[in-house]
Amino acid sequence: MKGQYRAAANRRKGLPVLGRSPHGAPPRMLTRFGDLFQDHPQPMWIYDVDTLRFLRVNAAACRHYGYTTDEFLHMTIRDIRPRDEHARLEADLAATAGEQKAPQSSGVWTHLKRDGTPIAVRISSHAVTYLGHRARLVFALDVTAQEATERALYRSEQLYRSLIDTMPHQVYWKDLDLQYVGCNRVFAEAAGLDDPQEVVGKSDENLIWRRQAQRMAAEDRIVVDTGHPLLDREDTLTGPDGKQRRYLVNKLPLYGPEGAIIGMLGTLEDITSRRKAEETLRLQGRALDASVNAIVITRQVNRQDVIVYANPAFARISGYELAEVVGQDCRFLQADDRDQEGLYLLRDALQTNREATVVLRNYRKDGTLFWNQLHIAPVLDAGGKVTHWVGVINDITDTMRYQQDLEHQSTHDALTGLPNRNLFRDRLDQAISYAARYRNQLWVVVLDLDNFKLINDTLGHAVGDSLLQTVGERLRAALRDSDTVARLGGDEFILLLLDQPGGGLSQRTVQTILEAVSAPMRLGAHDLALTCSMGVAVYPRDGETGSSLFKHADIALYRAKDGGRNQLQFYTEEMNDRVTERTLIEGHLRHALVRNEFLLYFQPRVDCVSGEVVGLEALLRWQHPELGLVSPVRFISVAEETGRIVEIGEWVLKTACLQAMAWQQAGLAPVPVAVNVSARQFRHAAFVQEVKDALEASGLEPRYLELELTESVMMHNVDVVIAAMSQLKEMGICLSIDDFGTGYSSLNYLRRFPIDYLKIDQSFVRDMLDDPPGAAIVRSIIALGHSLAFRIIAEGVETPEQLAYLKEEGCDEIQGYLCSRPVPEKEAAVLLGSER
Ligand SMILES: Nc1nc2c(ncn2[C@@H]2O[C@H](COP(=O)(O)O[C@H]3[C@@H](O)[C@H](n4cnc5c(=O)[nH]c(N)nc54)O[C@@H]3COP(=O)(O)O)[C@@H](O)[C@H]2O)c(=O)[nH]1
Repeated sequence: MKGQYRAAANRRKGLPVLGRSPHGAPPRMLTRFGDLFQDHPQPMWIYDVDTLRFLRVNAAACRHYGYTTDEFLHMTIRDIRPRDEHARLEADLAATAGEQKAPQSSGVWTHLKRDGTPIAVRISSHAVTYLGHRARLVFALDVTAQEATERALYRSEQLYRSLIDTMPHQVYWKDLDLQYVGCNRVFAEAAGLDDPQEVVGKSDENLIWRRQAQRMAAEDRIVVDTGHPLLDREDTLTGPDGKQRRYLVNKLPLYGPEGAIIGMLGTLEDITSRRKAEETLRLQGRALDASVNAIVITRQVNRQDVIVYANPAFARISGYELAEVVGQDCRFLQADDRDQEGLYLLRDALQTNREATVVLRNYRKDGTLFWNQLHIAPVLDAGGKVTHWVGVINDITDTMRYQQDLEHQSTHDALTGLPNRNLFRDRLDQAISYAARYRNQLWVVVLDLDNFKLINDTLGHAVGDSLLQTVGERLRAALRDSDTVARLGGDEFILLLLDQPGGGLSQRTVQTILEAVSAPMRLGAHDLALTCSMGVAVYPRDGETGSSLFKHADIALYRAKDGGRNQLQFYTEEMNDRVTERTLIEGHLRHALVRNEFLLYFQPRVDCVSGEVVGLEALLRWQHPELGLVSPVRFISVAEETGRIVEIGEWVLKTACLQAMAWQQAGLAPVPVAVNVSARQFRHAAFVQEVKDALEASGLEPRYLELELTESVMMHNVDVVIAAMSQLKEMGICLSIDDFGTGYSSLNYLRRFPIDYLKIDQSFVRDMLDDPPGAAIVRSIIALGHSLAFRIIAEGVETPEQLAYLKEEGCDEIQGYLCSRPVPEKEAAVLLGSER
């Protein structure tokens, strides 16, 4: 009854009652249950809730776990669990203890088989009373395989999710209604969503690019309707920041297991940065292409900097095409010209990874030189290591040429190409340093062409220039390379001669120089023969500095010229005295006029036939309180050089006119007075006016004034000279050419000038009786002068023999000591008085 009651109670509680009947024999129902239990394919057991010992196990449990029934019955339910599950078991037991609950599942547990193999088991149990024990009937469903599948599935899903999420591009997929089914994290972020799940069920109209939704949907529709993918299309869409961004869009149809299209998969790759970078690269590439400078990029390969890129300007500048130079070391640009300072600097910069700018001599493909102002800069990788070098080639050939031209111009004479004064001084200073160290001598020779000015004035500047060029070339060819020939200006050259063989300036060297100058030369239609004067100063005897050698050679040159030209003069101490005197004269001359120190002497001119005085030449004298009566020979040239001759000449003109007038007023024979006019004075713009003023001031009739001009007066600005002469002639003044024969005027040329007299220079008269060629010259001048209707006056006639010869040759007048020396005004008056 008690058992029936308990069974009934258990049934009411929903708990099965297991075990024997109170009488010990299993009821029929229990036997049936026992069979069911024993034969059930699923492992089952009953354990004692208090002791946790197995009270009964079925065959499936024994099979599955590998234990025998007997072994089970000696074990507790702890023994089939790994240690790390024990705590969970205790907790679960504590939670279910005391309660006779309905059947319940307690989840999946890890059990161990007899051989230690773990299995996943889903446990469900009922509280039962078994053979008087508080017990639980346990159903153990092995879910190991299912768990593994689920785990694998889970892992695969996770993997797929993380794959999609780690993709840098936006990925999304839609159903056939074009509603989003899913997306990756990048897409969610772009759409402004916190979680990819939020996209599910949305359409483009619900997302931030809603304005472009229609267009996008239209595209999507085509893909799902036609099944044609849309690949690699670029589009501009609104980005997560609301700004327009550039995307590479791909849309593909999604197929279900049955092969039907179930939606579409889209990817959006944000290519904004890439396109910008490409644009930047394109611009930079264009800049490289358009650059006027050549740009070369090199990379180090086997310790050589080989070219990996060169822009079009490189081909233009160097003549090499890109294909010819790629893979080559830039070194080929220097050809064999390796000893360059720029290359050393370049090497240093390359070794120390520095930027540098150097100037190199490079050679084009055709071998011509170009100057390369090269700037190099290293290119570093992310780790700061130099991977490449960029070289910017600036062709500065024109600039260098210009600089060289400027340098050449500043150191060379433009006409002859010879070194100029500056360069000569440099070389002289260097030569002096060298000579001082090795106790050598050196020679400075200043060379001046005789009568060059006349040639220049008569034959024109073009001929004069050619002459100077020819002389320059000849001098350069005549001397050794170690010597220097320079042009100082005008017709003045200067030579620096080093280490003369034999220790002195040899006759041979002098001869070579003289021949270089005097060898006949044909310039255009003109055959010319030149001579030159030379002044020499020797280091260290005549000076230890460039300046002193210069100065002393110059002094020697003046002496050579004074001595009758075509000479070479070595500098001597005495010459310096002359310079000192010149300086002295120049100083005193400044005050001579205001101190009234000038006076005029007069020398008569006598008619060869009648012997009468037919004129007087006014000759300037300077009565200096300390120097005494100074000859014009000492001061006229100084006055001409300093320009003081203009005011002095004006004084002579006025004084001579006043004197002539005074003599006439005194009743003396009225004869013309001749006044010497220097070239500088005649060229003075106011000269004709000064003559008028002198005549007016004195009241002298113009026919009593004669002007003596030297040949050089007439050789400069011929037309201006003729005009001035014509004015003077119109006034009634007589004109004569003084010192005729010493200059370079041809008789043919003289025809153009309104001249009355030719005065044969006294040097011809002096020598004519001893020198047949001199006599021939005098004869020719007289004959030709007459043929041009000039009257001929012979100067410096000192002897009756000279007079006789001149008379015989038909000379018209003479002047000279034979008749009278130049005399002061009072004595001249006596001469005129005797004429009366
Ligand atoms: N521009 C000016 N030049 C002038 C002026 N006064 C003179 N001069 C020039 O100075 C040079 C020297 O002149 P000077 O010392 O007066 O010599 C003159 C005569 O004294 C000299 N002479 C005359 N006869 C003889 C002679 O028989 N033998 C000889 N040995 N000398 C003689 O000749 C000079 C005259 O030369 P020129 O003028 O060529 O007729 C001289 O060149 C003067 O021209 C002046 O005011 N202005």
